[in-house]
Amino acid sequence: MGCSKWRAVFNFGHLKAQSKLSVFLTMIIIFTYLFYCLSGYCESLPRPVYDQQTTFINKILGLNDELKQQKLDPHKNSSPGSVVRELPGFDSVDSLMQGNDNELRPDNNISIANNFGSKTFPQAIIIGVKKGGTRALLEFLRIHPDVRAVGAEPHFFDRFYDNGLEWYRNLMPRTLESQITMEKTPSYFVTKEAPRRLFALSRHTKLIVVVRDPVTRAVSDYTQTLSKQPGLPSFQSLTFRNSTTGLIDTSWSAVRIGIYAKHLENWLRYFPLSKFLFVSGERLVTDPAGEMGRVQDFLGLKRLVTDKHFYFNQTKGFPCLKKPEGSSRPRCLGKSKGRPHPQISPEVLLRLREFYRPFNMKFYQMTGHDFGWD
Ligand SMILES: Nc1ncnc2c1ncn2[C@@H]1O[C@H](COP(=O)(O)OS(=O)(=O)O)[C@@H](OP(=O)(O)O)[C@H]1O
Repeated sequence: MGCSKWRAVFNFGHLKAQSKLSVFLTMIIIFTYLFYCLSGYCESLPRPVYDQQTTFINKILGLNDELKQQKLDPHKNSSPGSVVRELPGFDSVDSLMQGNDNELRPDNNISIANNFGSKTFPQAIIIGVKKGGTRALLEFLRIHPDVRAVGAEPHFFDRFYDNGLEWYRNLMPRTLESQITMEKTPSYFVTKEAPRRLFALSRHTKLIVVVRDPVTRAVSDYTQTLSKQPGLPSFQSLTFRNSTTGLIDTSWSAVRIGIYAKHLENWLRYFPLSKFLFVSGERLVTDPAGEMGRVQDFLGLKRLVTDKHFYFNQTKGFPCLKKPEGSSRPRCLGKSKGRPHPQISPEVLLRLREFYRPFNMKFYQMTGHDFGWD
């Protein structure tokens, strides 16, 4: 009975041989596809590209530091890779932030579906410095159609090196031949092993360092820590090892990170100066288009990010992005960027400025660029 039913379904006797063949082939294709999907491979098939660049979708500014900490802290059995898996769209971490209307956040109703291209190791990395303006630079770069970048900080060359190169490559977005892959992890600049590890992977990687007056950078760093630990001792007490002698505590990371010449020396043992671009964190705020021009030249990109992309937001006190393509509103960085700094005694700041002066001079000499911090 069952057999005769099937015979009826597959009874092609009335069809010509040619038609039979095409029906047969069609069925083979359908069965193969069904088998493929049931085996779980459908997800890896190329999907339509709703937004070829996906840069707009990926715009995440000011990743919530606490959330980042929580997601990326290896001691909590997490990793950047797990962020990718846990959240719909790697870059949408910021969508969990509380924020004002102008915060840059992804449009969650559009899915990221760029499965074309391949995942490659970054050709350019923003290696530092913490609180220099690295997030702003990355997000401004992501407007460029030939740039694709990881939203969160991978921390591969400092925290997750043991996860292996394939783990790192897998974090990268897919890129087409014409596009470059980028990531930013500001702690690489001050990580002793980072240059050696990166050099072992590729000596051709372009390195971008966003630098900012080390004194304001230290205050910014302190402000960030204070926002997470309200009971933190004062800036003054952390700055000095001995307040009577005025000896600066260089073991405090907020101070140590600002000794740029020392960290750069470590990098120059592996990479020539020509591989570096030093971006002024100050100019990134006062003249974002100008600084972006230099960055695009360095990366060999057409100068497509220009002054028409920026406007100065008076409330935020920083440049923000005018309506990016496909978006209905302007976008500023999140609340964790551009926090008001606490008042620090002018004497403390002066002492710190004196401390940094020789290191700054050395840094200007090494880079051939006077950043005007003194
Ligand atoms: N356009 C724009 N909008 C907001 N903020 C801007 C912008 N450009 C540069 N900056 C400065 O970036 C500082 C934060 O630096 P980072 O992004 O490198 O910080 S982090 O290391 O990733 O935490 C941040 O430091 P604070 O002002 O101390 O919060 C800003 O001064």
